[in-house]
Amino acid sequence: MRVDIVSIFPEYFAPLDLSLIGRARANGTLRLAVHDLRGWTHDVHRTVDDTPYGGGPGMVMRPEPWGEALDALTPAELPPPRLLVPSPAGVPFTQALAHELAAEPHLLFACGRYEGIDQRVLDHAATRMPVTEVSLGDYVLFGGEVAVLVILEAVTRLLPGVLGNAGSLTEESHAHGLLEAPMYTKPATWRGLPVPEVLRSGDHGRIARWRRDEALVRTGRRRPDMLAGLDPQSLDKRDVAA
Ligand SMILES: CC(C)N1CCN(Cc2ccc(Cn3ccc4ccc(-c5n[nH]c(N)c5C#N)cc43)cc2)CC1
Repeated sequence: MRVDIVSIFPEYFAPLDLSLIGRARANGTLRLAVHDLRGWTHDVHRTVDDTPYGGGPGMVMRPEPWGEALDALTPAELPPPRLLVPSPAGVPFTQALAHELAAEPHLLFACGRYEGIDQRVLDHAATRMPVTEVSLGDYVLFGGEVAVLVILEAVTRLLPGVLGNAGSLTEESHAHGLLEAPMYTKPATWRGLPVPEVLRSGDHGRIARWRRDEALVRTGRRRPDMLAGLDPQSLDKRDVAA
């Protein structure tokens, strides 16, 4: 997968040299490039923002640098990328969308700042590539960089070979519609607190049932909305009794 990121704070993406994303870049699974939007400005102050038409607080990112940046990163001889634009007004970023994006050969992220990017940038881009405005949630950040880090981590871990133990992917909560059960490791007792006996029983049937029950209880308490969306077919009669 090829990923291009455009931002006025390219240094925000230094963490992408670390850990599993860093390894994915080193082995070629992920080909990532970060670009400074100011590289497409032509004035001495390298201006990227201006006052909003119609008034209102803050500043808006000018269309010209963005237009030149997106042109430079979408050469006509290559298939167009999918453009992702983090925004408070975006569609929710979900595990389902992460899976969708993990199947894309080329992602292009536009990181806005100030009050956002001139709408014409997105409208013009949509004439030549798929554009998705995406939001991490109902809170307001300073810009899109943090969202890109989150999205990239969620997508990269779905790429083949990135997660050593593929089981981690199939077992994780949002894959089965429930929150994951509590996890434990050694020692068997820590500060007087024991690991639940069932997890040390070696009885894999009991363990699976215990984890399922714990996941249902935890989901019901913390995310009843997820239970509402659960496919009834995925519940067996014992779940209903639980
Ligand atoms: C009603 C009320 C909820 N409204 C809210 C937004 N207000 C305007 C306004 C204010 C600040 C920013 C800062 N900013 C610039 C680019 C940018 C990209 C992503 C995000 C972002 N914030 N939260 C997320 N989940 C995001 C994502 N993904 C924020 C960004 C952008 C936009 C207007 C009021």
